[in-house]
Amino acid sequence: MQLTDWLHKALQFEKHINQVVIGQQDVVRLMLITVFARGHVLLEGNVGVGKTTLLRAVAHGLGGGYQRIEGTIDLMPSDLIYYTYLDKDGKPRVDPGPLLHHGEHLATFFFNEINRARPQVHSLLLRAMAERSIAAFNQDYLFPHLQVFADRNRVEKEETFELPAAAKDRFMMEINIDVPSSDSVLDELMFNPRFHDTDQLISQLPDSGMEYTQLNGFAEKLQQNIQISAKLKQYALSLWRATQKPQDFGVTLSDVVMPQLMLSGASPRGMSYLIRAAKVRAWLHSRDYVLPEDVQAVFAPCMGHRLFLSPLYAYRHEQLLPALLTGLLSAVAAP
Ligand SMILES: Nc1ncnc2c1ncn2[C@@H]1O[C@H](COP(=O)(O)OP(=O)(O)OP(=O)(O)O)[C@@H](O)[C@H]1O
Repeated sequence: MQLTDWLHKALQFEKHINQVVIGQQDVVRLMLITVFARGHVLLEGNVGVGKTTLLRAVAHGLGGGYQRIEGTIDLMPSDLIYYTYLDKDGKPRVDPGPLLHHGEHLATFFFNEINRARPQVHSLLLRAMAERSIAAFNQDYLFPHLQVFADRNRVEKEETFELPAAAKDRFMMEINIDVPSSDSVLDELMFNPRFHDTDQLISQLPDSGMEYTQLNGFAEKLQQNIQISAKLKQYALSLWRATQKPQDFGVTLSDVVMPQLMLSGASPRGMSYLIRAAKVRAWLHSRDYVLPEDVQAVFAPCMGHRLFLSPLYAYRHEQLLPALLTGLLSAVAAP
């Protein structure tokens, strides 16, 4: 009963977001999956493709606190926790920074251009993501409803710091956002003034009827109630093994000595995220059991950022990875 009620709300929520962020249906569906699987998201895309609009729309629909921070080379971990200033009487003041501002009501945290921030900042964020808490001012702050969205700029690579593998692994998905290709969508974005003012666009969103404080509880019910058959478990296990040794499953890529390709395959955390996401997809398709198509639909966004190629092939990463992901899905037989 509860699953059906929430499904109706979730699909309405998705429909409303698609009216505000246009031509990005696949991206919106993946975002919806991460909201209900309670996973953090890495966004990859060019500037001005609607990332902020999308996140503000999601945050508006879910309620709770929303914060956005820009990654810069001189950003320090303390900048996320507090800021200092002189008040109107000239007295020094310390106020909570973006992470602490909403306290435990922080629901959506957008870290723009995360790869411009230094490793010290990455490690603070890593703790906030993994434990949904941080230590500051001699106490622990909890963020039970926190979902982190971090953006990596695809255009400029200078003055950037690659996220460490452990930080990447804590993101459930990496979602690519491209400029829409349809002429009618491009026409709307260019000539319809409705899409030129984000504040006004977001304010038009109707109430979703979803409460961010109830998401954790519902997400756990969802995970318990969607079934996964023994054959499907075997399929997921084979996919996992194939990420470690694709050559054992007959995957071949041109100009690659397959046994030398992988530095490391997917982690257990990554595979558990894959299954959580597949279950949410099954639920969104009104099923209470997972099909291979659910696993396949979320495989690339859940796996792409956690497969590491050996140094020999790392420089061809952008060309080889999509081919590897497709190769893995076609090499491992689905039940
Ligand atoms: N698919 C889209 N649907 C609706 N509006 C869009 C879309 N793509 C871009 N826009 C509009 O373009 C403008 C820029 O969008 P937005 O600020 O969300 O982009 P961004 O990807 O966050 O950019 P940046 O990386 O520079 O912060 C906004 O006015 C937004 O409404």
